[in-house]
Amino acid sequence: MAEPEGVGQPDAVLLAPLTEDTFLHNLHVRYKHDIIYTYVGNALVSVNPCRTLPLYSAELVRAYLARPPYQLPPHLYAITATAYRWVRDRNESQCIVITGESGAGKTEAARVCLQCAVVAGERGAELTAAGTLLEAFGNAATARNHNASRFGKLLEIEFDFKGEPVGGHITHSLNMRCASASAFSVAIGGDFNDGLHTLRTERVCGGVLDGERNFHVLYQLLAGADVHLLKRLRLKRSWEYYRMLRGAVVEGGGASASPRRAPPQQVAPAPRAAAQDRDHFAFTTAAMRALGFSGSECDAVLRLLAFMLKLGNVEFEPQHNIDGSIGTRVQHQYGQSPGRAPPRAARGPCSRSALVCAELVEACALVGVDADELAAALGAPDLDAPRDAESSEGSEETGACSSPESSTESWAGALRDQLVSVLYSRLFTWLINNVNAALHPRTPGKRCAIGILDVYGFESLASNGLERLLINYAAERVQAAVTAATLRREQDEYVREGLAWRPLHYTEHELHAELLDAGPDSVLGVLRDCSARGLGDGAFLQRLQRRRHPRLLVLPPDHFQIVHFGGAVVYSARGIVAKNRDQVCRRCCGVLGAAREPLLAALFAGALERACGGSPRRPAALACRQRALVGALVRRLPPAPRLVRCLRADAALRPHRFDAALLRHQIRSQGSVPYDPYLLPSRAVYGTGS
Ligand SMILES: Nc1ncnc2c1ncn2[C@@H]1O[C@H](COP(=O)(O)OP(=O)(O)OP(=O)(O)O)[C@@H](O)[C@H]1O
Repeated sequence: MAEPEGVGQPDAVLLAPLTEDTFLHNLHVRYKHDIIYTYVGNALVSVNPCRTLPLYSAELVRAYLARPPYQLPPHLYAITATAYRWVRDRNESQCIVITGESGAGKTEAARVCLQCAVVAGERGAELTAAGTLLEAFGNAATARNHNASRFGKLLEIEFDFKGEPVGGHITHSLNMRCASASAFSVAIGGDFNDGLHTLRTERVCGGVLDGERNFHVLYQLLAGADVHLLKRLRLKRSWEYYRMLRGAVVEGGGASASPRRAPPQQVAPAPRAAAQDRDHFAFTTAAMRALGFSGSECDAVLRLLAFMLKLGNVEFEPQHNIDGSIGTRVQHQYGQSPGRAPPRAARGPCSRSALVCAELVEACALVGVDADELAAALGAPDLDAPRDAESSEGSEETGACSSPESSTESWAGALRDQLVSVLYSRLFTWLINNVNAALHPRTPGKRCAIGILDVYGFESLASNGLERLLINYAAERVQAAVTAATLRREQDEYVREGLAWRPLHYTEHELHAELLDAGPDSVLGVLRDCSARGLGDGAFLQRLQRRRHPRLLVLPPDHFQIVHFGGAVVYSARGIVAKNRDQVCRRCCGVLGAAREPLLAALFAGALERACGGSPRRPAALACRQRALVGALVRRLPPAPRLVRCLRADAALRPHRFDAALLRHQIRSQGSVPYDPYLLPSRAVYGTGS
C-alpha cells in the first residue's frame, strides 16, 4: 500500500522549487511507476493511466477510512475518506469537485469516489446501479473518449448520523456538450414536468462520424435483446441499419455534414465490441430493476428507444402540390447498407392515406401514435416556428437548415431529428427523476451529504458555437465558485494563524464569468434579449460590439472571440439566436402527446394542449436555462469543496504514454499548477508564482 521510496514527491507543494517543469517532471516520474495520484496541497491530481491498475479494492477503502489523512499515499480514497469523516464526525456536508478535459478520467474518478463512500452501506447497490443506468443513457463514444459523458452531474450521497449511506440525489445539469468538432452535439436544457432539466441531444438523431458512437444504450439494445424482444420491437440486430447509429455523416437533416466543420482532432478510440454491448445491456436492465422500475416501465423505455431508432430512419422527398408549391412527403424506405441508396424502383412515394413508409408505420405502432398524423406533422412546415429575421444560414454546429433556399426535405429531416432529440432528452430526465425517487432516503430528516460533482471542463475546438459557449460558461462559473470558496478558506486560515502572505484576488475568475452572465449587457444577456425580441445574429454581434469589453472581440462577418479564464475562444454567431430559442415543433409534440403509450404521452403532456392553442407558455431559451441550472448547481456547492484535477496523458488514450506537451497544455488551459490560485492556493507562500 505504501509507495515505493524515492519515486517523486507525493505532495507537489514540497517540490523545491515548484515550477511547471518540476511539477510535470514529478508527475512523469510517478506515472512511469504507475503512481497516478499526487497531492498539490489539499487537492489531488490524477493522471489517466488508460489501463486497469490494481489500485482499487474494498479492503483498500477500509484502510483509507481507518487512517488519518496523509498517512497513506495520495489516492481518491483518501480524498473521499476525509470527506466522509467530516460528514460523520463533524456533521458537515462535503463536495468533491472533479475537473478535467474529456477523457481525463473524471467519470472513472467519480465512480471510485462513489465506491469508497458507499462501501459499507446497504444502499450502495442502488447508488451504483444509478451510475450504470446514467452511463448507458448519457454516455457515448467520441473521438476523444470511448465513454464520454454527455451531461454534467452532481451526485449527492446522504448519510445518517451513524455514517451509513441512506440515499442519494442526482442533479443533472450543465447539460450541454459538444463532442469535439463532430457532426453532432448534445444540448440539454430544462423545461419538463417540474421545471427541472431536460437532456436534449442532437447526437441521438443526427448520425455520427466514423469512430464515434451514439448513446451506448442504443447499441446495447440491438446487441443484447434476445430474438423475441427484437421481434416485438420490430428491430434489426445490425446497428448499421439505423441512420442514427451509422458511423458516417448523414444526408440532409439537422445534423448533417457542414462544409465548415472541422474533422475530429484526436485519433478515434476503438468502438466497443458487440459482446461488450451485450453484457452491458444486461447490466443496464439489471440496474433498472435494482432501482425499482416496473416491468412495464422497462418495456416502455425499450419501446421508446425502438421508436426513436426507427423514426430516425424515416426519409423525406419533395412533393409538388396541386397549387404549384413544393411540399414534402415521407419517402418509402428499405433497409439499405450504409451509404448505399435504395434501388430507385423501391422508392415509391408515401401518401397520407395509402402506403406510408413501413418504418414509420412500425415505429408508430410500437407506441400507439397515428402514423398518418405524424407523417403530416413532419412533412408540413411548422408555421409556429419564428423565422430568424437576419440569420440566413444554419447553425455551424448542427448544420440545421434555416435558409429560405434550403430544400424542404432537409428541413423536414431537421424537424424529425429535433423531435427525436427532444424525446430522448425527456426520456433521460424522466429516468433521472425516477432514479431520484428510488434513491430517496426511506426515513425523513435532515442529513449531511457528500456531493460528487463531475464537471466537464473548458473546451476550445476548431469550430465553436452556442453549445461550446454554454459549456465554457458553465465551466467558468463553477470554477469561479470553487476558486472563490477555496481561496477564501485558505486565506482566512492564514489570517487566523497570523502567517505572512501575499493576498490573492479570488474575484479574477468571477470577473470572467460576469462578462458572460451578469446583466443585460453580458454575452448571454444580449443573446437572451435578441432571442426574445426576434432579432437575428447581426443584431447580436452589433450589441456585443457596442459593449467594448477588453475580453470580447467581434470578428466580422460572423464570429466573436471571448477570452475565458482558460484561454481565448473564437465562436461562430451563425444561427446562434435561432438555436438559442430552441423551439420544438408544437404540432409534432401534439401528435406524440396523444400517443396510446402512457410514457410517451406523459413525456409530451401539455404539448397537445399548447399545440391546440392552450397554454401559450413557451420553454425558456437555452442560455436562460443553462444560467438557471448553473446558478442552482453553484448554490448547492458547500463552502469548502475538495478538488480532484484529472489529466489526460495521451490524446489517443494509449497506455504508457506521457505527452508532456499535452499535459502542459491542460495545466495551463485549466489554469492549474503553479500559476493557478485554484489548485495551488499557497503559491504566494512558496513564492513560485509567475
Ligand atoms: N483511473 C483509471 N484507471 C484505468 N483507466 C482509466 C482511469 N481513468 C480513466 N480511465 C480510462 O480512460 C477512459 C476515459 O475516462 P473517463 O471516461 O472517466 O473520462 P472523462 O474525463 O469522464 O471524459 P468525458 O468528459 O468525455 O466523460 C475510461 O474509459 C477508462 O478506460
